[in-house]
Amino acid sequence: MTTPLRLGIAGLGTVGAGVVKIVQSHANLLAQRSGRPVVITAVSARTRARDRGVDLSAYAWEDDPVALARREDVDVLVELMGGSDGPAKAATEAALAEGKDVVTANKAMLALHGQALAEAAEQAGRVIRFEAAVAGGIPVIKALTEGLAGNRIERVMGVMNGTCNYILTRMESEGLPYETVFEEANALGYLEADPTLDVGGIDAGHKLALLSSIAFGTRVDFDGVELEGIERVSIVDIRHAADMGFRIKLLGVAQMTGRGLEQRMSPCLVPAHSPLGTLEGPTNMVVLEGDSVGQVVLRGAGAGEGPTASAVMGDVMDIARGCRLPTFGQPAAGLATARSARASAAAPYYLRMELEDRPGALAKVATVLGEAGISIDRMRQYRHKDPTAPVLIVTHKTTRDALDHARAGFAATGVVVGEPVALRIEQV
Ligand SMILES: NC(=O)c1ccc[n+]([C@@H]2O[C@H](COP(=O)([O-])OP(=O)(O)OC[C@H]3O[C@@H](n4cnc5c(N)ncnc54)[C@H](O)[C@@H]3O)[C@@H](O)[C@H]2O)c1
Ligand SMILES: N[C@@H](CCO)C(=O)O
Ligand code: NA
Repeated sequence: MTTPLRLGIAGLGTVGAGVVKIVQSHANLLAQRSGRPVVITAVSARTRARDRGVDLSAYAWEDDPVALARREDVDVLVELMGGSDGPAKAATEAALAEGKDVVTANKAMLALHGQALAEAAEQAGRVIRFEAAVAGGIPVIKALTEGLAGNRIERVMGVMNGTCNYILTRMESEGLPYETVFEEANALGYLEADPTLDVGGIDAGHKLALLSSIAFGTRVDFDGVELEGIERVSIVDIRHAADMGFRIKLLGVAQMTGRGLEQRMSPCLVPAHSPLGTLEGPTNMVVLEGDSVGQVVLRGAGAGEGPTASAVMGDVMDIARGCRLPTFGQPAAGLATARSARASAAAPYYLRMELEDRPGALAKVATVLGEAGISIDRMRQYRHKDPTAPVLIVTHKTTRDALDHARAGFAATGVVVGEPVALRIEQV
């Protein structure tokens, strides 16, 4: 009989329990495909006496995940506790130091400590795999590191936080304000323990930073991600955007330009009938663009027990089969330090403003745009009862500098009431 691959699972929550279920229910299939049995030898979690819907009686128990990582009968630490530091990082470091491979779903840990951990893995001759950390069950890390390895990657885009996409699409379908849908998502258990990780765009920003590293051969640079969450997206803009043929998504975009690595995660408009525009509920979508392949669109479940455990097991199977890829797709020492740049590519913008309803008001706005070099593509003013008139403008492509110039100009017109909303329109 060939040597089994022995897993130690640290963390038995949603994902950990899902992994145990797959190992138990698909034992034959895993052994056939990898040519060796894949078994669990030991587990660890905060509370031992909890019914997780799985039988753990055959496995050794460790209260301390670091002790689990060091066990002689563990070949691979499967880290599913979460948290950027603390026990997750300590157990990962211990496993590598003891010559064990690591599979993790922990985007926060890798976004902040990915380079150091990748270097530690290489020094130890071990691997760290993290398919579950980015867009859950969608095999996007595999697509980038393996399938597209022969391409220069030109752009990576994606909706990678299911909770935010659920909130935005439900606001639109039910016509509900942000606060109401946020409470609904909370009641459904969708939100992370710290909800700002989701709605503040941080979780999605972590994922984008990890993809950028692989795509552009740079050290993970989460600090370089320009972040804006969905807290300020209003039902008014969702409705008006829909009226103009767009939908609002929390969209990540990363590209390498002559100025440096541009990474941003922010609410953007996308055409309603584009692949990203049709994405409903908690589903994720990642768009990869390579110089030879063109555009590749991946869509699927970005979270949940089954999909996330599926991604973890894909990594485990790589290790069982002897496939040993470097953490970020190339030797860690060769990853360049990213020179981060403010996203500068020109794009059309959606502008919404309230105008004083008097002669010449619209002309003043048009003049400001003209003086900033911004050309109007479409414009709409709605029938209104209030003393101010709601005006929507879709511009032709323009730069952020020109837009900043125009914003300052609007304030000086004396006819624009309050701060106009400006959202980038991403062409997909
Ligand atoms: N739930 C998802 O859909 C999903 C999707 C993608 C990635 N992830 C990532 O997977 C990881 C796990 O997520 P989850 O949803 O399963 O979390 P969870 O809260 O359901 O489970 C966490 C588990 O880790 C254990 N744990 C936490 N701290 C511990 C400690 N100090 N010592 C021992 N055990 C400890 C807990 O007891 C629990 O069993 C996180 O990194 C998360 O970001 C989750
Ligand atoms: N909170 C994340 C979980 C998966 O990483 C989401 O909503 O997508
Ligand atoms: Na994935």
